Amino acid sequence: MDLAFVSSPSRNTMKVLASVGALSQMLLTPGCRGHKLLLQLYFYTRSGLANSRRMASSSLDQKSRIFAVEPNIYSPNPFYFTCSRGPSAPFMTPKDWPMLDQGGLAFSVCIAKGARVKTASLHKSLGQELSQQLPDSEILRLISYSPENLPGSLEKGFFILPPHSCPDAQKRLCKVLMKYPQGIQLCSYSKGEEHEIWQCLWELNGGAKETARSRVLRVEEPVSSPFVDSIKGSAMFYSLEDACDVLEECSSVIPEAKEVLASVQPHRPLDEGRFPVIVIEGLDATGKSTLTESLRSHLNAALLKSPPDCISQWRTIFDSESALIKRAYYAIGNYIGAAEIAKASKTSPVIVDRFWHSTAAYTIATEMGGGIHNLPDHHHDVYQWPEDLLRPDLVILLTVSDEERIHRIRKRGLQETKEERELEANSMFRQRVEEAYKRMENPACLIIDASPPMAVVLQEALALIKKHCDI
Ligand SMILES: Nc1ncnc2c1ncn2[C@@H]1O[C@H](COP(=O)(O)OP(=O)(O)OP(=O)(O)O)[C@@H](O)[C@H]1O
Ligand SMILES: Nc1ccn([C@H]2C[C@H](O)[C@@H](COP(=O)(O)O)O2)c(=O)n1
Repeated sequence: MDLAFVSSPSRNTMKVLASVGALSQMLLTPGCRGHKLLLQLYFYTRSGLANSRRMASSSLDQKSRIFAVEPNIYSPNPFYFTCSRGPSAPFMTPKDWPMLDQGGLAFSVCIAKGARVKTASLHKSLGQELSQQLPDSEILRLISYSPENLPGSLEKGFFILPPHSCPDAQKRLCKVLMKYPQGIQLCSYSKGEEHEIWQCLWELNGGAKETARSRVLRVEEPVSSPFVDSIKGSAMFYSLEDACDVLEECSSVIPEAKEVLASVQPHRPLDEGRFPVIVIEGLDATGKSTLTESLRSHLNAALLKSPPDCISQWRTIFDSESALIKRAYYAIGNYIGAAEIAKASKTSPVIVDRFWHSTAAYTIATEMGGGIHNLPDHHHDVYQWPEDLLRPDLVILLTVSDEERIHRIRKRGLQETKEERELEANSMFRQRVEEAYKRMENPACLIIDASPPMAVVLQEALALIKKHCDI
């Protein structure tokens, strides 16, 4: 399927063009009104169509891309679409696309693939700016890709749904995007008279100019989710080298990255030591610190955490970076922690507060939207332990009800992190994190219901340790 453009516009086409084009004219010529605007629109539409033909053989002369939008209030599953004029193609109607059912416009913003760290940082800052400039709009994650070359062609971006009460959304959006002259593709989506959906491509060179348009087609959900491919290429690291590459790439702009890299041990311990290594995992305020401290004193064990103390001073810096850099920091933290664990396990059992499973579960839950049915299937690669990372003997996952966990967060009274606030506000995110933990393999998590009093939770943990570890 090739991207196609309208060559001889029907009356309806002209109307759609006019309604969308009007916005651009208003942008380009502030103060323009009435007949003058109509005349301008007419000439503009003609030249826009000529441009469309030119565009068809230039920047858009590529195999048709598929757009995927993360699950949202209108759609519990990601939805997929493309653009074409194939004669038998099933065009999308606002019924298929409920966000346009009431009219109005939607927008996609795609960031062209470039250097990994730069592109991820651009994605992050653009996302933040869009949220600031369009506070009432729904800003969803979008990826676009060519089905023939999914990982290689994958580009990230946003799908923006302004409220009907925000007629200047496009103007505000363009104002943000004009600051990024290259590598950003803006498309708008509107309903046509026959209930078809039109995609209009905009050029943002000094002003907003519509350059091409095509009908939107429905695409079936692919067997392998591009969102999962996107995780593997952008925020999950299954080897130390992979994560170090990212911090090396960003070390010229984030000097702390050099400090983190300097803490990495050249020799990677995998199964050194004699005493068992027990990891305690769970959502915030499920009682990990409380239990790890009790286990430490009961087992006369060493207590370690990931990220380890030697790099935790830079944690807030990396937390504020793109997902790529943030998760590279946590991934490396696990490897630096592993060296400490291996050393400590030569002399005593080791209890670890969070390890690889946290890194993986939070990343998967953050990158995949919607309900737990959108998570990668059980036994998927993403749930496997990295081969070059020290493997614990036992991983215990603490679970408590949402109400109890939130009660504990409030009772604890410490300052809540952004993520804790999100976890508190977003029950679906909490469920995705917990379910991702439960799907981890080799080693899998053994679950303890941590709702009962602390002494009961401790006894259960000790019983599991006795059963599974040589203590
Ligand atoms: N079994 C329990 N019953 C009741 N309260 C508990 C229990 N375990 C821990 N708490 C209380 O819940 C709060 C959170 O516990 P804790 O700090 O151990 O959780 P955490 O999982 O380490 O949190 P975070 O990951 O955010 O650091 C604390 O105030 C703690 O005293
Ligand atoms: N090994 C680790 C430890 C922590 N994280 C991330 C996961 C969450 O984003 C956050 C939770 O940590 P807390 O606030 O409870 O200290 O840190 C990780 O990715 N890997």
